[in-house]
Amino acid sequence: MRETLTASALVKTYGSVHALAGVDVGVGPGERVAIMGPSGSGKSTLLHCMSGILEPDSGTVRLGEVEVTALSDAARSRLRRDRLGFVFQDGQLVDELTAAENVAFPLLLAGWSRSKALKAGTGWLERLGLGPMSARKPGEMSGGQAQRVAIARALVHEPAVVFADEPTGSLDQATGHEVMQILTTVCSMSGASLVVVTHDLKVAGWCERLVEVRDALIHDDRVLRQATS
Ligand SMILES: Nc1ncnc2c1ncn2[C@@H]1O[C@H](COP(=O)(O)OP(=O)(O)OP(=O)(O)O)[C@@H](O)[C@H]1O
Repeated sequence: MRETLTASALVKTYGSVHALAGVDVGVGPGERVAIMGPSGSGKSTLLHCMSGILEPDSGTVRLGEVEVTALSDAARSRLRRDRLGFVFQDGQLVDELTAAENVAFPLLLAGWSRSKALKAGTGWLERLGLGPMSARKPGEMSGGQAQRVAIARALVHEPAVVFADEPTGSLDQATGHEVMQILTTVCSMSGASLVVVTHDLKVAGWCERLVEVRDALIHDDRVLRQATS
């Protein structure tokens, strides 16, 4: 479902370190936004606050009608599970589970029966050209294949927003290109917004907007290209 994500006046400190010093960012329904900036500028903290992983010291995050920052820890966890998807640098798949089981995992957490969840998981793998990988475990796949499995897992429950933290960080350039192509295509197809933290301008180039963070503040927020969907 398409929703607007809005972060307003976010402040987050760690002891005496100001990780976010009053940050406003909006992500439109289905929009793709890249977050860039020097190391230590606050990008991951921003992504974690926007996705409800971290609670800001002050400020608000809203997803559609829901004020995420006003929810209890349990309700925020449920919102992350049901409405958001995550792709991390190293995939973070469960080593003991097959590719199909990894993709089915969010559906099992949401209460789906095992057979229905596995069928949906396998369907997603087939859509991403990974049908033959369904029964393999993460250790038996290449980095690019594992990242495609992670993308399927992030999208399987049709989230409103997908958050990706350095999704191509451990991949070579060609594989990273392929992974970004797949990630942006499946987000467009499902109507999910995408928020990508990256150090790589090529990765940012897959997005419609580039938000630059410096010293815990938004330094620049500009349109890279018109939305394609
Ligand atoms: N758990 C923590 N405890 C203490 N300080 C932290 C913690 N997490 C982040 N910081 C500090 O907050 C600031 C912002 O960190 P953050 O990880 O958000 O930056 P970043 O832009 O994502 O960096 P990088 O590109 O290196 O991943 C940094 O000064 C960092 O050292």
